[in-house]
Amino acid sequence: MSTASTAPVFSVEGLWKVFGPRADRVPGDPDLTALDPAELRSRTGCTAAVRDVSFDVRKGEVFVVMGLSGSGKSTLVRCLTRLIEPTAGAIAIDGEDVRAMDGARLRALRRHRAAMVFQHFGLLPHRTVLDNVAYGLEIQGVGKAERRQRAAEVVAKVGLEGMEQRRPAQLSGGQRQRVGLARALAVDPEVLLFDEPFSALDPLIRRDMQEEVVRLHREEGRTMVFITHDLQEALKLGDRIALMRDGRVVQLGTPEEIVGSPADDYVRAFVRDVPREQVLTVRTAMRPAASSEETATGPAIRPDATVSEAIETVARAGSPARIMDEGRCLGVVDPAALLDVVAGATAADGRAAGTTGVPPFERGRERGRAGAAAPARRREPARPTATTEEPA
Ligand SMILES: Nc1ncnc2c1ncn2[C@@H]1O[C@H](COP(=O)(O)OP(=O)(O)OP(=O)(O)O)[C@@H](O)[C@H]1O
Repeated sequence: MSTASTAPVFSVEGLWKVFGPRADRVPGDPDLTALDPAELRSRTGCTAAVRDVSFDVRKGEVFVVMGLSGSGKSTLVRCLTRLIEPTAGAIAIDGEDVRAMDGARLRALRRHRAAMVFQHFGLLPHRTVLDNVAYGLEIQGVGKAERRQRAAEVVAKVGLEGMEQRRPAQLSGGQRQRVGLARALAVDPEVLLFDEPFSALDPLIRRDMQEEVVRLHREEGRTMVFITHDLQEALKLGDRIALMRDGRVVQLGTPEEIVGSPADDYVRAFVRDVPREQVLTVRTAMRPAASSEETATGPAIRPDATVSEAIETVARAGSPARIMDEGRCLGVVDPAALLDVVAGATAADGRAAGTTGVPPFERGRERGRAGAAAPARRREPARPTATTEEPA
């Protein structure tokens, strides 16, 4: 993989955002940073919305920031383009120091490089769909003919063809959200930042919009940062997920890592109701082939197939399945190991996959995959799994 494709788009190091009086004394004072949020508030009157957060957003990935209400998601993502001014830490976009940017550079960043799609779409009521979409280009000073043409292209791309001349009041919530999305896409930004864009939509429209995002990502490979408090949405959309609690990132990993190897009891409680077999891949349940016969016979499945798909294959064939990667047999899955995953036994006892749920030699590959420009295949839990209430 070339350096260009692996260089992060955003790189965040030791980021803090503290609200309140004399906020800047907090990050550097170990006595204060050791306090829990309630103690910090009562001692100083400050809220640490983002606490010492570090991560990279890789080119071409969908990076999801997930957490309960008040965990710091919006503050974190707004800090990326300094819509909220960070208190401490470093942020770079394509290696350029965001905290050192002057006003003009910042405006260019927000307009051209990292466009935000909001939950409340901020559409202009008296303008048509086409003119709303063209608005971002107008601000950039793009000429009328060109901006109308580009707007028409993205309007078609988000499935609003034929509605160009309507006004926002003549659209459904989902259609309005598509206009918001089209407006952000029209400026062709390097990164799209989504702040809970679909949380006001009803479940079916929300699902349509999620699929729209998946489709756009698959077609364009555009880097996306997506805030949500909905676990199911995070698992569906994210190549990697940063799970936040009280301003900290408590775990950053692929959906498979988060579900298969929760970092602590909080994450474990968060993902408790997820159907593991629909998120974890067969690598979780794989063992080495016991004989050359096992390497050569049995149905073949891809390494990124889910456990649920493997169960179907194994049940139909009545024999263990081989996990094949470019003609090479990586290992074998049998019914017992697959059922262990469903039962939640794998991560707990390490029987089939080591103690972490994803074999160590596969974890590096998983990261590589998430960082690649080609989007990952999506997993979609079939039953509702969102755990949006505070876990016990
Ligand atoms: N301007 C502000 N002044 C003081 N405290 C703030 C401010 N903005 C946010 N906070 C606090 O920072 C914390 C994180 O808020 P933030 O909005 O980032 O959370 P969130 O995870 O995005 O929540 P939600 O899902 O409800 O939008 C909360 O405790 C919030 O009350």
